[in-house]
Amino acid sequence: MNKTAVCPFLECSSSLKSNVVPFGSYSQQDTEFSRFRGIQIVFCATDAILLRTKVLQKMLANHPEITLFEMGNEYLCKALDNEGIFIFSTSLETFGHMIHSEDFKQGSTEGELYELVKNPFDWRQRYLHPEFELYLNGSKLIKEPCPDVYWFPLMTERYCKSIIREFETFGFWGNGSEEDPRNDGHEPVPTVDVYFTDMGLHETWMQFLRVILFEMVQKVYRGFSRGPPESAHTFLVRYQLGEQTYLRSHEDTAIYTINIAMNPNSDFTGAGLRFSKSECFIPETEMGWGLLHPSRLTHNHEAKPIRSGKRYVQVSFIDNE
Ligand SMILES: O=C(O)CCC(=O)C(=O)O
Ligand SMILES: [Fe+2]
Repeated sequence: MNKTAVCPFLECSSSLKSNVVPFGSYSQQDTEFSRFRGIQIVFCATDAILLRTKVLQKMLANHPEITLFEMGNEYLCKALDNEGIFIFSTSLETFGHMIHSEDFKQGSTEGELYELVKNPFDWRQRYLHPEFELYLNGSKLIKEPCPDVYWFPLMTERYCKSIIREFETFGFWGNGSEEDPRNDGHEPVPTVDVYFTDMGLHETWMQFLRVILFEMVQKVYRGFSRGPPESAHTFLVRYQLGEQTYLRSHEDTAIYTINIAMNPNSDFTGAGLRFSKSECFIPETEMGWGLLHPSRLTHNHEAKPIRSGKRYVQVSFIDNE
């Protein structure tokens, strides 16, 4: 493109916003324009404009009252307009997309974990297992290691590592005793854990359960008439020697449970999940894979002791009220 001012066309994954203001529009929201593919002259562009140096130099010379650093998008667009210079926006190639960066969690190396509601596209790319969709659409067969217990890839390794890092940095683990002051009856047998509510991740994970996991719930428990989850208690459990090594037999206070293995089997020995009624034992699972099982009445279970290392699982008791 031999033009004086060019910019990429960037859409926002979760709204109709883009980085350009088309002619005849006063905002960055224009559905018609969003569907446009090609090169278009735009009224204004934000964040990424490529200008010929001589034009920029001329503009700065004409407006000595302002430095390049102070020059906002609106100012720049108006100045270009005054000079009779058009801004050409192209969507002929994919240049990426815009994100909502307001309220991004500060002070954490894992801030992206909190972004599912605001930047769902990026969140899914980073954290949802790439094969989940294949199991959901039937291209791959969902495993059923015990009756009504379903097993499938759910989260990426990146998710598991980020959660562990974030929770270990937080560092306030429940002591796993009956006297745990945080436990208001949500956990029938307390574990050494950190609650998602205490990390500010409850709403993010509720969104995950409602929008992503619920599709799988509807698929494997066909005819389940209840809608998306209304409540859930979610927590990260840690097993290690000298702390908690196993979980005695219990039923979860929930209609159903998702239990995600968060670290590789090579990190520990022992463990395994046993469902009492069906006398069915799952000796090992896989990092990022989820075990989805009914809770109340039928699926009493226990976690066998680890003999070495550390084991982490992320558990949600779904519709636990
Ligand atoms: O360790 C496990 O895999 C089971 C955890 C569990 O059953 C629970 O937290 O309720
Ligand atoms: Fe449980």
